[in-house]
Amino acid sequence: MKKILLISTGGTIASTPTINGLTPTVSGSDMVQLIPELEGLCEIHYTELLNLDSSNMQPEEWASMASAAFTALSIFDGVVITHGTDTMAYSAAALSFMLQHLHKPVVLTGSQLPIEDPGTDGKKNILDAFRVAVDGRLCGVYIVFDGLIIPGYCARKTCSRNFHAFESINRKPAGEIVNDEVVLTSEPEPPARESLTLNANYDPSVLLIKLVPGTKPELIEAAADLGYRAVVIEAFGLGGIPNVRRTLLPAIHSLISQKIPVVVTTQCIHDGCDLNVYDVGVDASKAGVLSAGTMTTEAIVAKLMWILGQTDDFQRIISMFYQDYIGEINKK
Ligand SMILES: NC(=O)C[C@H](N)C(=O)O
Repeated sequence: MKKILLISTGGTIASTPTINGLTPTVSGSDMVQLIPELEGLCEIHYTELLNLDSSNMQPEEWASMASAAFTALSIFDGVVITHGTDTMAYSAAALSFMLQHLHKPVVLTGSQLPIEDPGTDGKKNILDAFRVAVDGRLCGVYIVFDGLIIPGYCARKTCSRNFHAFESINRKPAGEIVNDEVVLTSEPEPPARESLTLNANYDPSVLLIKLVPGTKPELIEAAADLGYRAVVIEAFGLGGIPNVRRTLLPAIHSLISQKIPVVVTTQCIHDGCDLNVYDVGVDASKAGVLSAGTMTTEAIVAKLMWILGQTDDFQRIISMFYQDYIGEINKK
């Protein structure tokens, strides 16, 4: 029988009502006790790593999760991580960069209602996550939620209450759970030839700015004074950056000349950005911005924090940003 480690980190799934609102309190083993269908599926072991609302998850916690999963994978056949939904897409992206060449599944899940709530989605999500971990055909980091299996580098939380909380952005989901069976979208990639690596270094000095019509250029310039080492701009449509009146281009140019990379992505959920279509994109390209293509904001931020943890060489940061590590750039 396969051995799977459940790493619990908190989130709504583990929460109970308090006078201060929902707070994570329930342990991994107590959650599993509530799911009799897990009996006989695999041998379950437990690590209570954290008990946080995921709004409190920061890059330090990504590194703790990565190192706990890395240690576990030399012993266990897979890892299930229960996690709050609010920042799960960031954690999944970060773990995808920190843990490379996975030969086994690392599956994140959570819920919109606490596991002890009679209408909870948590029991089904945990059961489905274990099904994917036991199945073992998918090697890598995945989010399993409401029957969808989403690669960790392209997930986004798109609903704050609906059970169908996550979407696979610009990529097909890796599969689904249909009638209790794991059904994959396509033939899984063969496991990597290299051995699993843990590289949990990071630098959180990445600023994300969402443009509104009329954004002041001074906001962009302030990034350097505040010590940010990279800036991500969620621009309009295909990646349009204003180039008249409150033009942002001189401020962007100034950051780049200080060796602070500026990455442009889109505020649209689907289809990514393309800076070659409109002059508001072409001018941004000429100012030296990097284009995020079809990567999600969550993946861009996690990737940049991870890259900044490896190097401070500007050219190397750029080449690492455009390198495809796990399928985040080239559709796999
Ligand atoms: N559904 C959830 O898990 C939301 C919760 N606030 C969290 O992210 O921890």
